[in-house]
Amino acid sequence: RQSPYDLLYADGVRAYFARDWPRAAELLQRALHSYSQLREARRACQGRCAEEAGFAGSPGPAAASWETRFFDRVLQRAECLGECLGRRLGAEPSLHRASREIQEDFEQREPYNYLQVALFQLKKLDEAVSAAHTFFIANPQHLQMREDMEKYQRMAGVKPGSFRDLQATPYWEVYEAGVQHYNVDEYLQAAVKLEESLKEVLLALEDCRALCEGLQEDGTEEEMQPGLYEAIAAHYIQVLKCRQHCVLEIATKPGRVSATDDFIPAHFDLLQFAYDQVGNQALAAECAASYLLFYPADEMMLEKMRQYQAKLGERASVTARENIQRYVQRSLREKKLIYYALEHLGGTFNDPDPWTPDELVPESLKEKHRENQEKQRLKNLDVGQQEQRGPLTFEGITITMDSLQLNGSQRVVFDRVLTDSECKDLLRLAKAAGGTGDGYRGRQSPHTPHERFEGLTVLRALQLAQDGTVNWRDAKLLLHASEKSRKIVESYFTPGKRLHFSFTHLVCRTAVEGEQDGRMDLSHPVHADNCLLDPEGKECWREPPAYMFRDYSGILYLNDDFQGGSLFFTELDAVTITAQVRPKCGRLVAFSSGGENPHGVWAVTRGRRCAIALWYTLSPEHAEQERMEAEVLMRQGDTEQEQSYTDDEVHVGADRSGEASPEPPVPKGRARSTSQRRMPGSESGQQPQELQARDEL
Ligand SMILES: O=C(O)CCC(=O)C(=O)O
Ligand SMILES: [Fe+3]
Repeated sequence: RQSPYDLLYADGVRAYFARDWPRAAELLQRALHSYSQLREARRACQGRCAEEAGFAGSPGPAAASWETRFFDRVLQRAECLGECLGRRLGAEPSLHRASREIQEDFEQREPYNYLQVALFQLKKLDEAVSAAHTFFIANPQHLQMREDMEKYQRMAGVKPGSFRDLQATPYWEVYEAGVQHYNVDEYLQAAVKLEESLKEVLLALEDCRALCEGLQEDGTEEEMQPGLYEAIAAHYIQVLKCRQHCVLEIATKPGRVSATDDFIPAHFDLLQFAYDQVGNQALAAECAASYLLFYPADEMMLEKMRQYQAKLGERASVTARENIQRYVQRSLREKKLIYYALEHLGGTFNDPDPWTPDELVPESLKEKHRENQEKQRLKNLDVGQQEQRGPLTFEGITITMDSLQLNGSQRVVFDRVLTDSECKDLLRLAKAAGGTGDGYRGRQSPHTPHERFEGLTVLRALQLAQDGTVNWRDAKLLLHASEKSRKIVESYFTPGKRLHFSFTHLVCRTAVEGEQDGRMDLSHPVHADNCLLDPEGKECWREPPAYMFRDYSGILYLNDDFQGGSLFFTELDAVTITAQVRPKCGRLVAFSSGGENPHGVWAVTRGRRCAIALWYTLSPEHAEQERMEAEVLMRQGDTEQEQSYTDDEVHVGADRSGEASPEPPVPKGRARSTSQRRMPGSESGQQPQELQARDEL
């Protein structure tokens, strides 16, 4: 028989303040145990009663009204729950209803904080450390505990194995292991881990939802008691909202404030690519179809689906996973009910899912819905900015300077992103395109009369390649280099979240000869990339015409044989310089696009300065359309080229860094077409895909 956890906790804390350590430790441990028993019992009973009430229940006379039938079921279920819980807990379930504050304390792992002190006083070092660690995981900003943890780490007699998380959510470890494998192109291991994490995530989600039903928010101090139906409706909607919220709960790592966006769809995004890479097209297609349940209009995924259909043949019907279909349908049903209630009964709802289709939201709530989504996105971004950096995806790349060395926040300089020969090829591309005059004329710079300014987009580059004006491989290299940069920036700044292209161009600034004496202006005046800089007000306005949706900026430099032209960062006043970056081949500078990073470019006073300028967004609806067109062109072109290519185009595998190769290994980004044909012997040395497809059928 369990005592209620809130009473045990209260007694434990009392003993703690009385410095009665043995009693405090014992009571706190019992409180934690009771709490987890209660949750376990709720889960189990919820599950059992959902099943039972579904099958039992006499059908009743056919004439019984829906009301009778409905209440029959409801009462049965309530009875079942009460009985089940009572039996498991050995007490009236209502005894186990704790106040909101206490519940929150347990959710925040607060009892472990008291417990670790008590255990430490009792000289139970190993247990004290694991209690402290368990608390710290969920409260990384807790300064006192940070100090304590450091002390524990230095203490003789503390084993590394003592730093255990007693409330570990195992799927996070598995998920992160999966993403790590994915990032280093170990797709087989990635798929195994991600499947495992997906399974655990879905289970955890059901657990979380089961706990919603028992929940009755008290403390609505309304004078008027609502009527039966209002009360039922209000409670039901509350349960629905709680269930919907579970997705965020599951996707929030302990100790983090914000959830990983689109956690479940992200699994399919990753799995699709991983399966594709290991040659399992059937599973890749199934994952693509599952992803499309969330984003039915996602062009990239639709295109992949078409390719899979074509490869696998019409007969092989590709369908989404059944459990995910059910998941999405159930979620949509719940959302519909909630939105209906909002419209007619009022209230608020923060939809946790970015994928909720627009049609589902009633007209009158759309504006608010969009505002909420945007707010959520910005909040995530803010939180993301405080978080530590993710692991780097590519070997051979170095981090030359981080935010600290660059005297600001969300800034980084990478080197060796491109090889010298790649820079040469890209410069040749810029030059060749510059010669065409059409669409890419050396115009006067929009920023200064002393420079010419040329910009070439990826789509334009491929179009020029198609009609033979520029080298096909150089144009492809532009796509690859920008994708490689995207992956680097994503893994560094937004690990686990997808970063989309917003705009990319290859841009050269050339000093106009004879117009440089006494020049006072800049090549690019100080600005921020996603807001309007107001140096007087020391503010940055996130409003049109700024590209508000741009979240990260990157500039990949191609050369250094020019005078002037360094990039510099300033404070919001636009004059206090905080850091400078000298361009050179293969150097990528990246930073968040907001008011925290005003920047400009010194005048280019001799020669020509070329770079690939890149902007990224976290919001899929602002992803660049041109990019996808360019990728389609690239694939088409590849197919044509393949037929006419000769031996010298085939480079032998194993060269992952691309150092020695004239053509870099194809970056394996998610955006890349998955059906792109490979030449025998290229890259990873796999078989051509035609063969793989046949093997599978
Ligand atoms: O080329 C550079 O170094 C910076 C360019 C830039 O800030 C921009 O185009 O927004
Ligand atoms: Fe800029």
